[in-house]
Amino acid sequence: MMTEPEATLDPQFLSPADASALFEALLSEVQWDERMKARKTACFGQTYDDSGVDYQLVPMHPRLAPLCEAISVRLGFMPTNCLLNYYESGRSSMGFHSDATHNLAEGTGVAILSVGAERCPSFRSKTDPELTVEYPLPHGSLFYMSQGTQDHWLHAVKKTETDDSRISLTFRHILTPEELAVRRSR
Ligand SMILES: O=C(O)CCC(=O)C(=O)O
Ligand SMILES: [Fe+2]
Repeated sequence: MMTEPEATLDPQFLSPADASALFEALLSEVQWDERMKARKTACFGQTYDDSGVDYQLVPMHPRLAPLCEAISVRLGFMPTNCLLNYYESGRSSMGFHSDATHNLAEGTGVAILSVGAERCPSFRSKTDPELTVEYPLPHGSLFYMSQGTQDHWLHAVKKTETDDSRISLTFRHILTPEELAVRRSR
């Protein structure tokens, strides 16, 4: 049993000034998808659809490509996808879930860059629901969770009392449809 998530945190991956510039740029330049009630989203790079039909590729946003480079240097994998979550205030949230892993390159996990208000994702053990761990994610921090963490833990971003907004940028190495077809045929 995992007694805590297999995760690392760099509290200052970006300087406060760079983190603020990124936050402002994303707010104004990204076209946010508002179909979800709990938060706004946007997706760049290799995308996928679980039905296996509607694969599409959206070019990386120019602000995100250099971040992918920096993450590949830091974490040893090159993200092919970035899913952004925009939490307008503490009333925006994400319920408990684990991230899909079937579409990730072997040995790679999920990296989360946080800008704006500090929020505290909660992890809850799948085998012992009493066991919870929280990670405060400050402005400019980079959090990384291994692929195996998804097997043992759920995570959520609970509501909290703040009017300040946060954007999380979640980076993954998602395989291409062709690579996934090869994996399925093995
Ligand atoms: O916003 C966060 O820190 C968590 C995002 C997340 O769990 C996800 O996009 O799957
Ligand atoms: Fe997640």
